[in-house]
Amino acid sequence: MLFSKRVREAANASWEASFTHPFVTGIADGTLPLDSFRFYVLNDAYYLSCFARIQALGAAKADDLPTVSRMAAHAQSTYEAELSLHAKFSALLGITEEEQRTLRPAPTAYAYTSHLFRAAYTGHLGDIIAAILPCYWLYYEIGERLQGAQPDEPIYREWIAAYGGDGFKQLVQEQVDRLDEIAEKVTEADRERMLDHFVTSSRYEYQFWDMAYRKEQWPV
Ligand SMILES: Cc1ncc(C[n+]2csc(CCO)c2C)c(N)n1
Repeated sequence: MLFSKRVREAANASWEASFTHPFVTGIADGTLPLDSFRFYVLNDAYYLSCFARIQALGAAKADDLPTVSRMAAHAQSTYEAELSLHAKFSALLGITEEEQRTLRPAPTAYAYTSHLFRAAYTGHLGDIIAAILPCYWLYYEIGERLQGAQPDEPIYREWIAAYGGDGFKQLVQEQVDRLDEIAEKVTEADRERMLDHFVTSSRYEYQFWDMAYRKEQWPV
């Protein structure tokens, strides 16, 4: 069985829980309160600024120059595609640069990015791809499921449009293929650790929706 299929199956419960989370279904039917979405945008901008650094660490840990270049291009595309989407949302939601700059990330945003940094700093490129792949792949599957949904809220329509396109599909497939190539070459112990990273990131993806939906705060 392809390694990508194995990890996808191992994480399936978290993925199914994401598909039916009220944050996700609320984007599709327009019932998600805008203040939850605003909370998501603020914490997601923090997440993405970490994510681009982790992709760049992947570039630094790659074995060959073409992969260095591709991972660096992925970091660049996070900056361009994701953050420009956020710039649009921030303007529509009245999020100021000052508010974004002084944001203290919510516990789940902090924990998820810390998990990614841990995988990236302690592991090799395979660990990094395994840890970051749910971010790409889950959003792609959600984008596909939400195609055709017509929420009244234009911001939610924009969000749906961003993740369903063919350009995004190619980026996801490239990372899936990279995961499978690396998994063929490494040891079973490496594969077990990579699987664990994928499952943990999938769990955090679910928690991220829940964090935003509930506007999670530090208890003290
Ligand atoms: C919590 C969270 N998880 C995944 C994404 C989506 N995402 C982040 S980076 C990237 C790949 C390059 O664009 C994708 C698809 C998000 N925005 N927030």
